[in-house]
Amino acid sequence: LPTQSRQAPATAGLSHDKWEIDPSELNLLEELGSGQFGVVRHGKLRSLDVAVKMMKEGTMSEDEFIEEAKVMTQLRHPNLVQLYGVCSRHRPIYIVTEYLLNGSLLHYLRANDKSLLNNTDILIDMCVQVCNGMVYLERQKFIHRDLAARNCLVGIQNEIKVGDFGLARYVVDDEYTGSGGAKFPIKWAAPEVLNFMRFSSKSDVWAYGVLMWEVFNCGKMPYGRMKNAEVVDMVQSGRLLEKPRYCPDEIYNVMRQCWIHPAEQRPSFSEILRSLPHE
Ligand SMILES: CNC(=O)Nc1cc(-c2cccc(-n3cnc4cc(C(C)(C)C)ccc4c3=O)c2C)cn(C)c1=O
Repeated sequence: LPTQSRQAPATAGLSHDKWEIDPSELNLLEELGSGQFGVVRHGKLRSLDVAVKMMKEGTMSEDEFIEEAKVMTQLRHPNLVQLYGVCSRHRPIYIVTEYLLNGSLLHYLRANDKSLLNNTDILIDMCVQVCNGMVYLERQKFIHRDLAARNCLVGIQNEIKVGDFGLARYVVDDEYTGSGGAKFPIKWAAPEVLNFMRFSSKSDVWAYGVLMWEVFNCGKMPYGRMKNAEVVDMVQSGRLLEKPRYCPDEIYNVMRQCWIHPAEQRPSFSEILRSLPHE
């Protein structure tokens, strides 16, 4: 048998609660930006590049999250941003994840729109990678709740990973959690989410259709500058986002499948993957 690679697994040596990370082993580097929970910094966990979310007090239901972190560290897929663990023995708590070099997919699409616009192969490949990650989450019966290009990350060689899956459940901010709130992602929300807050893998499929539209429009805002109330009317009345200029018909047909009103009639992520051209 070939000798096992000497390289210990990335998360080897984490303390006895394997999801608990010893902060003395973390070196914090530059700030990457800030998200719903506050500042996120680049860091090193021994020699491993990591991103560290420093949870601003009062932004998260921390105890519930720490309980769930044990489940989330078990989720492992090449198209998911890996959760390495948490530092929960001090405040603010830290969430330590895999680090991706090229930041959010939304930023990447906008920064590279010239070279991406009519390169449908690259755009299709990005959608396939996100779909692969979502097929895995669907199989694990894990609902993302805020799938969008802004919540995906880009690594080296255009590798795309889905991030922050499931974290929406722990946000303490009525503006984000209530469907009437200014931060609620109305433009990615399925009708049953707008009307009843009914989240499912099929509501993730609706959001995935909007993400595909974002990719083929290189990061344009869906529904332009329409107000949330106008978007709700448009969605409820069955009007859809129109086909992006450089989008092949068969790809737009996949988007339209994602936007079928009855959730159970939408395809699953594994059906979507089969309908996308992939190796
Ligand atoms: C240059 N490379 C990089 O910048 N790489 C990276 C940047 C970020 C990063 C930086 C700042 C803010 C956020 N961010 C953004 N949106 C969020 C949304 C939510 C929900 C709950 C609303 C979904 C929760 C947390 C966040 C959040 O932490 C991220 C992901 C994370 N990772 C892993 C990187 O590799």
